[in-house]
Amino acid sequence: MLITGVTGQDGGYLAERLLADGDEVVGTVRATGGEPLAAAGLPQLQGRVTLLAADLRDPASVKTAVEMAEPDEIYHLAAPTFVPDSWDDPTEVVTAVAGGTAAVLAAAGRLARAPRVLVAASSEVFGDAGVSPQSESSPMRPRSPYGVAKLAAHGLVGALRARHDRFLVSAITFNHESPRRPVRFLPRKVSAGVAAIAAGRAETLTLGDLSAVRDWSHARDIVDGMVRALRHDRPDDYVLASGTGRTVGDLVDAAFAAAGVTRQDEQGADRVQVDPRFVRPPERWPPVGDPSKARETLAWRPETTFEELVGEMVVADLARLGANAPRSS
Ligand SMILES: C[C@H]1O[C@H](OP(=O)(O)OP(=O)(O)OC[C@H]2O[C@@H](n3cnc4c(=O)[nH]c(N)nc43)[C@H](O)[C@@H]2O)[C@@H](O)[C@@H](O)C1=O
Repeated sequence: MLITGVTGQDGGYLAERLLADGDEVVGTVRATGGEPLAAAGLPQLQGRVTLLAADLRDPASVKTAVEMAEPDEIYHLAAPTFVPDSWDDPTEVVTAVAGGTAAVLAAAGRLARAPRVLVAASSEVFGDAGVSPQSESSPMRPRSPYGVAKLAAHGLVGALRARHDRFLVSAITFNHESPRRPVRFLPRKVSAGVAAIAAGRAETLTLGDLSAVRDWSHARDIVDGMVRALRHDRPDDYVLASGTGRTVGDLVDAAFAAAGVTRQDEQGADRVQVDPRFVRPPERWPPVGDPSKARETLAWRPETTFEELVGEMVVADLARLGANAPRSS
């Protein structure tokens, strides 16, 4: 099995899952020098995953990696993933996401035995969908360069599948998190920030729009949906989401509850502050997924609740700070 982006959040969980199933795992990283798995906080995968270098912006390197791995399955997860960055450098994100997906699909199609390929799309493809929750058949009108690039990747899967009758799957994944998520993304920023407050290392947490809505799942559950989709008897596209929308404020409150501290300080002031620098334009159609198809066709459902996810993240961040979790969590 080949995982592009094996050192990312999803790549790590997927590698662990496939290894536990007894599969051989090859993973791509941008450069194989140093210890990429240890540097990514995945020392447990060292020596168990074969690493190959591939740069999404260099189709020849992608082709070489695919040829060397000769996999039965490819999970194409590698991508730049922080949405605001895509406004600063649209060329980079379109080249890496759309061009990189085209390179993976083309290289896979040239192998003597064409592997099954899953491409990670994103709820960002929906944008101004005009409907919420969104399913596989909802209109896709992305509002960010990242969403446009992911829509191209999603479209490539559908076009090549129809034309060449190949086993290609697009996983339209909604937000998914874990203690391994980098701190730039909201849930980890919140869990790390609230843990720092609970440990007495910080007084406040500064965020953007507290009313923004997202559909959050655990990354482990999302990669389970990917495996089910790629091992099903027919190739198709699937929304992978919890189906429940929650606000940023809900997530913040869940994190404070998990840390066993109140959101108000002793003077009654809110420990959460808003900085316009982190506020994005509001969404008319909140990105909330309708996972009915994955539920019915793949018998997939997230195992981890929202409260369990936030609790796991807060406990992990408290441990990183050498602080204890409250007894109830
Ligand atoms: C499905 C999709 O999911 C992710 O993209 P994202 O939704 O942009 O993720 P995020 O965690 O950066 O923002 C979540 C929400 O939280 C709001 N928010 C408020 N205050 C802060 C704040 O202070 N920081 C951040 N980062 N967000 C904030 C922010 O405005 C947004 O409404 C990626 O995996 C992406 O690759 C992907 O495909």
